[in-house]
Amino acid sequence: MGLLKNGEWQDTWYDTSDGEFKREAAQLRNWVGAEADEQGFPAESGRYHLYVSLACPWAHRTLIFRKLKALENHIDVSVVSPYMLKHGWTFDRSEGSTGDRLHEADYLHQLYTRNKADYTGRVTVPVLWDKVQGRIVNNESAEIIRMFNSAFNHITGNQDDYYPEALRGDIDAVNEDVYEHINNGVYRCGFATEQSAYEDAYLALFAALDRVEERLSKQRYLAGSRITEADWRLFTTLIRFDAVYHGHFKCNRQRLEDFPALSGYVRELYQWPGLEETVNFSHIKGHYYYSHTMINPTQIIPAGPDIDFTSSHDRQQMS
Ligand SMILES: N[C@@H](CCC(=O)N[C@@H](CS)C(=O)NCC(=O)O)C(=O)O
Repeated sequence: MGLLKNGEWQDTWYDTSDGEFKREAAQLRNWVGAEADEQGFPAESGRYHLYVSLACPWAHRTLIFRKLKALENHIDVSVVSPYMLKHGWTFDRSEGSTGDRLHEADYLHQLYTRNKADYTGRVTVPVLWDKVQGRIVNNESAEIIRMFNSAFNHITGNQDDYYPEALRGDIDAVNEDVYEHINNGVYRCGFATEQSAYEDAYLALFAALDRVEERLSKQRYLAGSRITEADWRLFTTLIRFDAVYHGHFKCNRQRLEDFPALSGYVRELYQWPGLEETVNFSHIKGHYYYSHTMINPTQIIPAGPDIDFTSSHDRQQMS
């Protein structure tokens, strides 16, 4: 685990000197198909390459949108190794990993310096790479999924809209709560180095889970009767919850399986056509338990839990 300083790789853990984990904002924020960027990053089949980790909940969002929006034949993917140690994300061809299918790089940080030789910052997945210009388009998952939602529609013919105009106010409000207290909230629990920082994050996390549980006990999806990006953004944290966050990150007031609405909801989304192919528990558990040696110095990867996400749920009855 580390970061780049003026293009040099440094093996250092997050700075949690005040006890709290603070996520660095993604720096590379260009937009495929935006009017001002039409010259720079036009939507074209085969032009862009997506770098992901199957373990990472942020990268998982982009893989889900690639699937939902029928982009698999238009945007290729490289999958990093699940184990993120002194070189950060690396490439190999072990089970489920692909190696760097574009550049044959050994380390993800080499792509960041290929993009900008003196880059300073964290080296994160996902990354959307432009093969024509040989540079990174964007490394912020929230923006990559918005591009995937609409920028390639004329190429794929897929018009499904997960950020519909009429629901944007509601989606944005839910996203903010879910991002702050759940998606990032589990990390704020797990990476805290002071008891009080952990407890604050833990209380905020479970208060937010109670809010989404309540909402989903009355309506089928977060923004009503229609599935939207807000649901997929929540899903990638929920699917990891009992396997990783409950134990490894100490998010243990209760399991996700103990929430009546959320446990059905996570199953409905898992059973969405094609979705299961984007979920890899061996990378998910392997990554967290083996990489975070200051939380789990033995690097033992737990065998359980044994949860059947293909079992039936009763969400069909909801409006
Ligand atoms: N804001 C980014 C966050 C991505 C992120 O933090 N990814 C993690 C993996 S789950 C990562 O690559 N961490 C490496 C690091 O922080 O050094 C996004 O949503 O795309």
